[in-house]
Amino acid sequence: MFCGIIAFFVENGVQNRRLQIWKKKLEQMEALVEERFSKKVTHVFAKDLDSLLQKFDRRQLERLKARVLLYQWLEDSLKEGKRVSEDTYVISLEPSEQELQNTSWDPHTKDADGSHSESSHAIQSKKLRQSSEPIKSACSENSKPDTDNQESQATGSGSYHSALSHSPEITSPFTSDAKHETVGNSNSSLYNPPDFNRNITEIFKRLIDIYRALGDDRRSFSYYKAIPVIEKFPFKIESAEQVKNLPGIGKSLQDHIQEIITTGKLSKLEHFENDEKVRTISLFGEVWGIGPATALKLFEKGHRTLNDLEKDESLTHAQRIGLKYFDDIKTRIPRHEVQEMEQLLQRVGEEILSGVNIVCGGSYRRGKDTCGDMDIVITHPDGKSHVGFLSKFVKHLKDMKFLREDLIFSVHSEEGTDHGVDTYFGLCTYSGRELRHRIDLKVYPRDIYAFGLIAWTGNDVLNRRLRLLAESKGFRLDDTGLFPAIQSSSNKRGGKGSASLKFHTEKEVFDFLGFPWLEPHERNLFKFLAGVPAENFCFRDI
Ligand SMILES: Nc1ccn([C@H]2C[C@H](O)[C@@H](COP(=O)(O)OP(=O)(O)OP(=O)(O)O)O2)c(=O)n1
Ligand SMILES: [Mn+2]
Repeated sequence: MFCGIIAFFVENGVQNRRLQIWKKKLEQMEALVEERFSKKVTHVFAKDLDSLLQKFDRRQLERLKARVLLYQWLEDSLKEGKRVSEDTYVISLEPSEQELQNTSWDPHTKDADGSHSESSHAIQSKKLRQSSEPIKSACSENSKPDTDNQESQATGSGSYHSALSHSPEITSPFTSDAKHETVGNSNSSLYNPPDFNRNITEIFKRLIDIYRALGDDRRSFSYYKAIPVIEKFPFKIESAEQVKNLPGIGKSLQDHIQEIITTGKLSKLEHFENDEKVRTISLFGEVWGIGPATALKLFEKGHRTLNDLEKDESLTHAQRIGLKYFDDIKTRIPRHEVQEMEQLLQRVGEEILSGVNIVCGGSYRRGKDTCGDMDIVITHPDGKSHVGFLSKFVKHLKDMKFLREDLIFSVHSEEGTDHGVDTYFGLCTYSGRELRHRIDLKVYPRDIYAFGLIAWTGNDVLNRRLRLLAESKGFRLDDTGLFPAIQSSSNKRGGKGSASLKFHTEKEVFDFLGFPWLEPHERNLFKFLAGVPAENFCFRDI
């Protein structure tokens, strides 16, 4: 029953006799009980948080790879005659995480009702712009609600939350994305699960992408949340029986796992990958501006290739541009080129408006060595001269043939609508070359600039964590500010009567939220811990 468990007992506060009984039982049932704590240990048992903290300090606990459970789990498992789910027995470092239990995935996602304003949409839609349909935004056909799979539905059960939020690997918000890290990050503990079951997780990852492309966020999400659970499983799974009590692994996932173990593959995935409809919709969804609903419509019209799409009259201007420069846009930009383009923008900006502040955010600011696009965040320190800047800037950049094609252009600074944020999305070229790159220009009034900079620097996982943390404290956070969350849905975006709290720097926002400060290059947080664990992340020790 306890096969695979290497246990360590925190003895404080427990009678010796009980300890001996548990030890004997565990050993009888194929577990190992270690006298000394070591890296091999998969499960630490303790009476409660206090006794745990007498043995380990908080830092050690954060780094612990093992699961930390109450002895009660052993008692109950023995009583039931089977390994009961661990989730409700995990010892939390931070009791106040309870606050997060009832939090939804993402307020921005759920009300895809057009009530978002553009700037929020823009940011929500960035990665998902190709896969987020239907397009309901009032502001632009390309500004779409975020249907990122992990944000698409309400939080699952509290027990799931509880299990993952306590998993030692995810207790630190500094958990970084090892696969994408290019800049040394001394502050972060790398997510490094045992990963004995890659045969399963690789297949699940492909299903996530497929379901996302099909717009089936619910299914996509169910694979998404299963991945960290499986990655952390302490040994190679040989039977679905072994995972049936794990959080997030329901009956159908168990069946999949069994099939993968037995046959080495999953017929469902093979079917999808050979299925013309799935392949076509995924392909169309990669075009900038086309999401699952449009992709499906185009498929149903009989289109099968990108060439077919070119002939379709129903494509919007932006979708057409996305199609025309399909390969260009997918080509990542070397960091040094982004740097040169950022400098060019700063030079031109300064000519137009002295003192203007122009920063390339996104993956560039996070230190990546290639970037999918350029996310430019702009403000002016005097708090007023930013008004009207973007139109002049864009014109100038077009005249010099840096900006080539427009996708979205909306100006609010003059009217003061939508928090006075101006937006331009388009395509640009590196000097002397025709290859098109995506570029976003966002101009924020100085008093909300810190929020814009945080949001557009990302990564998306950090943004979600911050939003959730803000929510747990009774606020709503987006790229335009931090608002007391008291409004009805009609007043969601800080409409009349609601003003953002004022912060001058990113650090002040982090501090206010109680999130540990992260330098931009430390903000490459890990994706697959982002789903359930991050959403229900236990903001402890911070
Ligand atoms: N669903 C999303 C998509 C984006 N963003 C934010 C965080 C991102 O870091 C930033 C820029 O989005 P990009 O899609 O440009 O992502 P990156 O710049 O991080 O990566 P890339 O190199 O692919 O551009 O916008 C977000 O919060 N949620
Ligand atoms: Mn980017």
